[in-house]
Amino acid sequence: MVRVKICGLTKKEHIQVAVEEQVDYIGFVFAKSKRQVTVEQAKVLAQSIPEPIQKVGVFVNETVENMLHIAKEVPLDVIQLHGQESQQVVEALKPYTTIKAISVRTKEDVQKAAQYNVDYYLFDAPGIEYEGGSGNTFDWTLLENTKINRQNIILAGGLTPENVGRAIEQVEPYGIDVSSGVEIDGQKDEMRMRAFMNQTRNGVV
Ligand SMILES: O=C(O)c1ccccc1NCC(=O)[C@H](O)[C@H](O)COP(=O)(O)O
Repeated sequence: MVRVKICGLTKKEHIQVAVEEQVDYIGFVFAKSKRQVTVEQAKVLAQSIPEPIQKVGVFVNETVENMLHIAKEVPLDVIQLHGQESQQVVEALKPYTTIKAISVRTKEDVQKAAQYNVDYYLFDAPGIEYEGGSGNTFDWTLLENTKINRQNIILAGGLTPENVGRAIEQVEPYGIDVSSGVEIDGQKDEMRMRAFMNQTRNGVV
């Protein structure tokens, strides 16, 4: 079964929906974003996330020291690098599970993923105002014939309850990631979160 990450959660009531829907990963954005949370906010929200749901911290070009500090404080299980971080940074974050986001415009962008040795590669549409969470899709056919193992691919970028079934069928990723697609007017929406999960798990909107 495809794993699901819902990203950019900022409110307890939406964490509750994600928990009820048995998502696999909940993402907190610590980078500059309209979904940014403070360490203190994330710490409180994290208390209502039971195992085995994994807590993911999303960072953009943050120092290793800060990331490790925040990961310990919240606490986080996974660190997602959403900027122009190097493989050296990835190495310094072990033993945390790591996700490297790759912005995809061209086939060459997809090939760039091979320079990283990470747990998961999150292929995303390029950011607009911020580095991620644009709500735009990219051309999924660019992932065809990639050497990256499907079991290490997380698909992101403009996924919605309406298109996620097609995305899973076409890309066959390990996981999918959503933020804007389960929002209305910039806020997470319970019905869209539940519809996304239904579509993902049962093919029902
Ligand atoms: O979501 C943000 O606002 C964000 C800001 C800066 C860096 C990363 C960010 N999000 C990371 C994610 O994993 C998003 O879920 C991913 O980019 C997909 O977003 P969307 O297209 O809105 O579903």
